Amino acid sequence: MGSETTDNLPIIEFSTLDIKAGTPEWNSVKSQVRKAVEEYGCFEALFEEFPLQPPPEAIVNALKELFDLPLETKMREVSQKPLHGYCGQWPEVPLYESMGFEEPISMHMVEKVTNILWPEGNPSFSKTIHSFSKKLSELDHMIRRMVAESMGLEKYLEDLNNSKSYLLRVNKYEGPLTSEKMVGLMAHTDKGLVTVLYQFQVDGFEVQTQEGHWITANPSPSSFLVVTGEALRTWTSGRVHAVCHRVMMSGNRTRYAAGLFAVAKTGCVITAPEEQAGK
Ligand SMILES: O=C(O)CCC(=O)C(=O)O
Ligand SMILES: [Fe+2]
Repeated sequence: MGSETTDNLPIIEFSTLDIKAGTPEWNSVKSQVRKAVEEYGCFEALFEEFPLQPPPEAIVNALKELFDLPLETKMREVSQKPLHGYCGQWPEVPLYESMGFEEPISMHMVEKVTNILWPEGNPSFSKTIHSFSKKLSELDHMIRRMVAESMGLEKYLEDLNNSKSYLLRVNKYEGPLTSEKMVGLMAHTDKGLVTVLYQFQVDGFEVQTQEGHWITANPSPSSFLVVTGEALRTWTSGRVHAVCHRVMMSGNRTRYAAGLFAVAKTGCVITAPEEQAGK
């Protein structure tokens, strides 16, 4: 395990979530994205016109409302599928709790979970989760397209888009009440294509460089963290780095974060299209 350094994550400036493909801005951002995903497998996407609507305060309030529910209520949403539904109360990571929402771009799918947690309904919660997920998916879409174009794989992009589904995970980490760092979430790589993450103010997300050093991300409130996963490494024949990352916590502040995971649809296996095509 490597030591700490003063290395920083690449920061890529985006004007909006609506950069038009083929414009000079698109091409400039695209080449920075390519470099960042090859070298780090992670970067901070900083927005001039911050696209979060509802605003972060409204989202974090919705997350507090969710995690403040009694444990037995949250446990109604435990899933057989790994990392779906409610996760928490794990002895190895006692600070961690999370809730997953499958296909959160569909209001109907979000409402299914909301109605289990609040049988009397909670339309404003569903609306917040749904519109937040839609924003995150716009960035995911743009990143995947930029990666495909910059690696000459655009003719395979539609197939890839048809093979993916989304999972939103919202996470809560208690402050450990120590000045020493404690593991919030153990080191891992994401198994999917791309993860777009937003952290609500409290730092703790760390990524490991290819040299083995750990870097702490401290994104601005107008930034998302973009993480590339193993399925994208496979799809690009190893050109994209699947970065090892973890959450480390200290102090007494509770950390909230939310990530949209673009993963392989059930029954779909993501392989390298170029290799299949016999290149
Ligand atoms: O909560 C975070 O900041 C990161 C979570 C994460 O890496 C994951 O759920 O895969
Ligand atoms: Fe992760």
